[in-house]
Amino acid sequence: MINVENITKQYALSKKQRKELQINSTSVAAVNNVSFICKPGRVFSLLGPNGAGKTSLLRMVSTILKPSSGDIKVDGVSVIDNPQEVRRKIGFLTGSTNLYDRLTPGEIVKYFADLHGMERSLFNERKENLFEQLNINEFSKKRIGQLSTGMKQKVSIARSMIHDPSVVIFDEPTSGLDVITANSIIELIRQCKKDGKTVIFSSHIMSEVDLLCDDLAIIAKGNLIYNDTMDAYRKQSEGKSLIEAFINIVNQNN
Ligand SMILES: Nc1ncnc2c1ncn2[C@@H]1O[C@H](COP(=O)(O)OP(=O)(O)OP(=O)(O)O)[C@@H](O)[C@H]1O
Repeated sequence: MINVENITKQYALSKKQRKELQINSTSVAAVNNVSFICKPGRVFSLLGPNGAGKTSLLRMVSTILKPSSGDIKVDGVSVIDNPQEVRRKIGFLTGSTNLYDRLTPGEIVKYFADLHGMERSLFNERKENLFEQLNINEFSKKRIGQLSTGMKQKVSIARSMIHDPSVVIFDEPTSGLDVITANSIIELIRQCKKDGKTVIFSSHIMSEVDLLCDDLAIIAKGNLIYNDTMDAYRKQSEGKSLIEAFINIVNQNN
């Protein structure tokens, strides 16, 4: 379960940034007083135009970024009071993989399992399942530096899921991937849902949202402008495509 409670994020702007953006203000508001709930066993999708604040929000849920105000509880644990405990509960995946080029996929997941203090037998079982599910075995002994973007993305997923987190956060997980690799990630998200995990993901790909998501929130310019179930969203689309409905909601709130 994720409870986002009145979250605001303001980035301080340097002199150089103010000059580049041609503004006098010393900070920019990326997220404004946003609240929503993501439930276990359901997939929650975060949508919004470029620069809406999606990545900032997901980074605050995953404790990489500190909120300016408000709080987020992950399975009841506050990201402000106990970020370390929150980190144990979550798996976070972004488009930029940032893996060490000189290690193999096997070595990388072992390294992260050790950071989480996983027992060897549990680690072996989990690794076997993930590597099979994501088809990593065929390149598990190659160094990361020799792998393609999609292969790296799969390793990155295995790394963020190795400790069996109850909450998984995907920031544009399929961006730039071929349909086969993207599909294996979609299957993994489905499996997470079946396993009763809380899943939140951001995407610009409406067909993916349509396939996966149970609940959705739309943010624009840092504000929450829509939050309901996918069924309610489809109903209110009144025969329009999901993309048209999205554009209408964003334009109405501009
Ligand atoms: N480190 C930073 N310093 C200053 N402003 C930032 C910083 N990071 C993000 N922003 C600003 O905060 C706002 C929200 O950015 P964010 O990356 O969260 O949006 P997004 O919805 O993820 O966008 P996209 O879909 O393009 O990835 C934007 O106006 C962006 O310029």
